[in-house]
Amino acid sequence: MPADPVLDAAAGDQLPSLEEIRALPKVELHAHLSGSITQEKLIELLARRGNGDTFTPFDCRLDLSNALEKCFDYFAKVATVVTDLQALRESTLHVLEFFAADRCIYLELRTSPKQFKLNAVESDGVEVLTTKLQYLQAVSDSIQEFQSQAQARFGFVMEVKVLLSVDRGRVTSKESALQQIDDIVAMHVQYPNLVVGIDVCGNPSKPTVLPYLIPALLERKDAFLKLPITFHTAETQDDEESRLVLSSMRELNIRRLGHVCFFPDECREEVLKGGIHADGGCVGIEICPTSNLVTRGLKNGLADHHFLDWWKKSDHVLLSINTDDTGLFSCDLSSEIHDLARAFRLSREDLIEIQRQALRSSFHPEKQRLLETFDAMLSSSKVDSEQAAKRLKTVPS
Ligand SMILES: CNc1ncnc2c1ncn2[C@@H]1O[C@H](COP(=O)(O)O)[C@@H](O)[C@H]1O
Repeated sequence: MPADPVLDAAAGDQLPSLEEIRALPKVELHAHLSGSITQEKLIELLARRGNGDTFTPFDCRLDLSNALEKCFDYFAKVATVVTDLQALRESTLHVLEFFAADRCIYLELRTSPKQFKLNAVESDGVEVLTTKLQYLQAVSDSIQEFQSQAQARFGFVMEVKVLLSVDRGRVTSKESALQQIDDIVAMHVQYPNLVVGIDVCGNPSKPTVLPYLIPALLERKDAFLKLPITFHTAETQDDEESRLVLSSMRELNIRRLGHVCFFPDECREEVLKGGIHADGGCVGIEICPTSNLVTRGLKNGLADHHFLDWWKKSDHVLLSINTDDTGLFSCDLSSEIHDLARAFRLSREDLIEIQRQALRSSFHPEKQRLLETFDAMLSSSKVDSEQAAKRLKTVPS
């Protein structure tokens, strides 16, 4: 393999530089809409509202104490800012532009559909709310607006699909879990080309998965044949829950697992062994480096991340590197990939392989076409890198 002059010049060894990673086409499979709004954007939205409410920017990597609590306080704060469909449209557009500017070619954006209060009150005194379908319509409008300008602004059109999230933190009974699931299934019927899967997320300290969520999902299992699931798993230690998620994967068409920070060894070995799904499909593992570092409280940094438990361990697993919440974690897709590459000495080829694995584990219905787009953009990024290297060589020292 010929040496890569840009890479060598940047790092002095085979470690790709942040700039080189920025130039690569990339894939994001695990990004929550609200958590991906940058802190600057939140401050801007609040300032425009002008009611004196503000927000002090912070870097949650600097203090790992009570991390999960801080994360969920942050989401609660965002919910006080994105309180209507217009703010939702604007913040969605902002998130899409943020990822496209980082050369993300495919974004699988996840969000739990919400209802916003309208000022109107019905005659019986009941508050009028927007519908969850209007929420999805607003997200869809923003995607269309973004894509209509993307070629001119970014030189390519980032593809975007949506996963609708079931929030375990809002589940209080099996019925309330069924309500969330049924709403999502109904929205998928309305937007079959946009909604490509279901995400199960929310505060992992809420013990709702065993008693309510899995039983509710099982009751609706036929719906997931067309709507695969990705499940936040073992973000905190709960071996019983991990085992239940694992044993439900086939029946519920759970194709990907998020985080898996505290996944028990025997569960991991079962996934690595393969045979989870009847069709022989692989299991996607969504790694979110900074998020995992913060919520696991890895004081020694990413070197202690569980990435190596999965990387190159099995042909039955497809890895992806993701951001989770770029706003909350003050990161972007390239910085996440770069941090992980530095921690584990990953080469450019490794990173390209991971992007391909991410595409293969995505819920996009036309993976082959996306892989071809990826390859085409990869060759042009190589040309760009070589041209940059030539320019570097001609710069007088
Ligand atoms: C830190 N790791 C995480 N673990 C679990 N759930 C998370 C999460 N990060 C985000 N969310 C989920 O995504 C919601 C925000 O986006 P949306 O309002 O849906 O767009 C959060 O309220 C939480 O339910």
